[in-house]
Amino acid sequence: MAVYTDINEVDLKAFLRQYDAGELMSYKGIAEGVENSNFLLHTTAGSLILTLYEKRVEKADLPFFLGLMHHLSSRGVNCPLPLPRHDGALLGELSGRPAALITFLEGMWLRKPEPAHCREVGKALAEMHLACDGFALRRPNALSLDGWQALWAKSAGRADEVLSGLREEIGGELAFLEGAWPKDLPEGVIHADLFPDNVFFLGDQLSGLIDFYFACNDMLAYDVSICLNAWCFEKDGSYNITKGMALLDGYNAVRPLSAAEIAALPVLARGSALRFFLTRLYDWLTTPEGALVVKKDPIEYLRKLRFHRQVASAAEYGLASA
Ligand SMILES: Nc1ncnc2c1ncn2[C@@H]1O[C@H](COP(=O)(O)OP(=O)(O)O)[C@@H](O)[C@H]1O
Ligand SMILES: N[C@@H](CCOP(=O)(O)O)C(=O)O
Repeated sequence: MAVYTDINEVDLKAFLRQYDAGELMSYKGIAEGVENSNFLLHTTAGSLILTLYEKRVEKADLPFFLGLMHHLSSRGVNCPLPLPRHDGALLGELSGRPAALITFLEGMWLRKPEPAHCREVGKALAEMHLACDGFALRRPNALSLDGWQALWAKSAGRADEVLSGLREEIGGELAFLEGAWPKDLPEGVIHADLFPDNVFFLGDQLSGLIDFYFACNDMLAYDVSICLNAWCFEKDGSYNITKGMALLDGYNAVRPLSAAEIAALPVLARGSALRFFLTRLYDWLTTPEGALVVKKDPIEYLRKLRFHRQVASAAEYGLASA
């Protein structure tokens, strides 16, 4: 359960008085997510999500994330909206953390996505990429090559405790990516964490996207590679080409990938697998025992990384034209 910071009712009621959000009826911590503390509130005005921003979220980046949700919503993307306080601010403070109240999005995330859902996700990702056009703020990706090096430096010394030989393998992978990372692909604002738990469905219909707290400016095709990693592998570690084909078809139907983006997919997928491996490894080694969060397995992403290493071309992901 991702609740790192506790709140008490007295402080919460005082916090709510700064908004036009009704009277508090009940609240509870949400047993999902790993980055921030989230609470579901019921007030006389309806349901709301309260988010307290934790370790990986820089306060200076919050205007980018909250502004992006407003921008996307105004362009027809169904995503939560931060509520303004009486003084107009979107951000407040609770229990010593930056905090925001955001609208509750109906739907639930899929534990077992099928190819048809992957197609919807591909479409929604491309629509989001197009809708981000014109968003005025910029945020460089703190978790790209430089960030990976810094993160790895914090874990490398203990990596072999998790799996023997890891230190050498990841060191080699980073060196490869330093040389092979694409430079001239189309860029824009990317979600950067569009995993199944951040996409809501009502029945088979995609109902909205949440969790924009890794969003940043980077290569659009990198976001596609993140989705291939997050949506198209089975529990046994195998890549499901039917899901990959559906996701890529869905994306291409809205924003066709260029030949250069297609050619770069295997390297981008290696990079995105490494990125999630590294954050998971760091959390694995540093999250204190007994913390109210379910730690995610870094080895799942090592396996994905190894898969991408032997991919010769994007055709192996299900791209008919590659
Ligand atoms: N706007 C929202 N509407 C409905 N549920 C939400 C909303 N935001 C978050 N949640 C719930 O909280 C969980 C964790 O949210 P998330 O933003 O993914 O947290 P984290 O940033 O910690 O990963 C989600 O899986 C969902 O159940
Ligand atoms: N998706 C990341 C972890 C970030 O958590 P989220 O709950 O914000 O999606 C991973 O799986 O490593």
